[in-house]
Amino acid sequence: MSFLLTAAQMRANEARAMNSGAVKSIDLMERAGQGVVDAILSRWPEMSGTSGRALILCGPGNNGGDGFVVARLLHDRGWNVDVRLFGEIAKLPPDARTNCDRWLKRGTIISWQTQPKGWGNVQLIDPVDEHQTPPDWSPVPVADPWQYTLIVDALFGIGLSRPLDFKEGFSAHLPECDLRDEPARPKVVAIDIPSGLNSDTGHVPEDADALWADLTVTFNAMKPGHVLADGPFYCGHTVIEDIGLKNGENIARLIEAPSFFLSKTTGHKFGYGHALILSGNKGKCGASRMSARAALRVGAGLVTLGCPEDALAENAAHLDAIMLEVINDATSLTNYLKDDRLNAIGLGPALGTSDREKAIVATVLDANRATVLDADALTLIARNEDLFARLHPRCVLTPHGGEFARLFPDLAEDLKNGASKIEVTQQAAHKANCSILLKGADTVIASPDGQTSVHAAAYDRAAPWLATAGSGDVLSGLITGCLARGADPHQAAETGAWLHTEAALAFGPGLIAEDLPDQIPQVLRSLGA
Ligand SMILES: NC(=O)C1=CN([C@@H]2O[C@H](COP(=O)(O)OP(=O)(O)OC[C@H]3O[C@@H](n4cnc5c(N)ncnc54)[C@H](OP(=O)(O)O)[C@@H]3O)[C@@H](O)[C@H]2O)[C@@H](O)CC1
Ligand SMILES: Nc1ncnc2c1ncn2[C@@H]1O[C@H](COP(=O)(O)OP(=O)(O)O)[C@@H](O)[C@H]1O
Ligand SMILES: [K+]
Repeated sequence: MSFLLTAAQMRANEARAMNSGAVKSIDLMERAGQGVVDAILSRWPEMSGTSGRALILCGPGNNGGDGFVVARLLHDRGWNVDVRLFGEIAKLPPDARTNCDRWLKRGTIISWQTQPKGWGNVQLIDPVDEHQTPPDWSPVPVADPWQYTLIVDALFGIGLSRPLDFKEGFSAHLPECDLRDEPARPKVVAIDIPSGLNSDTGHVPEDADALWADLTVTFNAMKPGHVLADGPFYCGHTVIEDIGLKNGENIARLIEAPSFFLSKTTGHKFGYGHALILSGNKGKCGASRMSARAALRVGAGLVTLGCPEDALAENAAHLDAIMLEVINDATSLTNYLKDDRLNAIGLGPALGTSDREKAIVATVLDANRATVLDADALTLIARNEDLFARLHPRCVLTPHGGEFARLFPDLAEDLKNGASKIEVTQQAAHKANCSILLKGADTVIASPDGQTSVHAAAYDRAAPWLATAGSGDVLSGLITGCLARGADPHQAAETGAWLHTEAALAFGPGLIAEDLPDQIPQVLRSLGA
């Protein structure tokens, strides 16, 4: 199992190792630099056969120190290496200074500004429009990045303490980002995290600079910034190099497999639970049918779709294995829920937001069953404090960003202003007293007991075809199905999120929401379920 560590947690790990005398910090820096070189050569084996030309951009802290190690190791392999330092040698922290001195025995350092200020033939960089009057600062003269085989970003790592200022011209040292797919350009490698990207949030402020990379090499564990928000875009591909630090506290676990056992072994269908999915009115039942199908596919023993009488014929025309029950209002729902074998309820997709549905949501919450609330159910909860107050720890809320903003406007504002998606989801779970799954390519799940997980549909799990109408309805059904089977709310949300992406990856391009439930058998087979 993998965990995500904040910058503070990573520093605590380092401090613990130092205090125990297990390792010296200079050795950690050597391992970090060696790890970066190993990762580069493993990603591009052709670079190990021959030496090339490298530009190492070093910053004023220990990230820069790692950069000096990489410069030395590449030089020792016969590479032609240029090193540029943003900062002053005299102010480097001790280990970075030691490695700077070691480098200076082999080569020189080009300071950040080597030429008189002025425009000259300096390359203009975003967001400066070349047709505009030049601003009153002088851009940094840069060498043509295209002359290098490799560019290493060792400017700022987990010590980034403020947004990167465009006027320092950091990104002018890299080829333009929109030429990222051009095969002949230099490869760009970020040490620990691309400079400018916040390692705790994955956020780059709109008016700030950030470097991008083909490969990001981090140490011991991924940081939230590698998987949240803009992180995967800037990181390119992220690998972890073990530098021998023991992990202590973490902020979240990374979902890499289902946390709930999905095989069926022995037993009766009721042993796998009975899920009730509530449908909206005639003509608006497709969403709940997809949800119900997902619940059945993930292995709930029985699934019933509860719908108003006027929607019965439409639903009956589409359903076979899924049972139908007329549920016109809160009273009929109360009667139906007398059957306590109904152990999981899913509602919200195209449910409606009138008084009828409001009463239905209240009845569901008062029934105290394992419950997934999505879409219209979330809108109703956001509008009605009395519904919000009824939420309990057996509920899972599955908002997308807009629904989250309606439910938790203050937290959504914090998120917009750069707060960590992990922290705002944790706060939401605490406020609502139930599990929250905040959707996105970076899905965060937090529960009131403090459990927190991230599912990243990123890197080799990027699943952009999930951005299709109704895919969230299927997710709510997958979670409801897992709840019916006996998963706890956090496990069900984790497992649903993982299966959802896995089904999308198994189907591939052209995916529409209807395809997702029918992809689940293949995913279950691949798990040996
Ligand atoms: N276990 C570990 O932790 C290990 C860590 N290791 C490595 O150390 C890295 C962390 O090193 P670090 O703590 O020295 O911070 P780092 O990222 O170099 O930046 C700090 C410097 O940048 C400056 N600065 C910040 N923002 C700025 C801005 N916007 N614009 C301009 N300047 C800015 C800041 O200035 P200040 O805020 O003090 O004014 C300070 O001078 C880590 O990422 C990894 O690579 C490995 O060697 C082995 C194990
Ligand atoms: N680019 C993407 N990459 C990965 N997952 C995505 C992406 N876009 C959307 N999703 C996922 O698809 C689902 C969409 O849900 P939602 O917005 O509620 O859609 P709908 O209401 O149409 O069902 C969420 O689970 C979300 O995490
Ligand atoms: K960096």
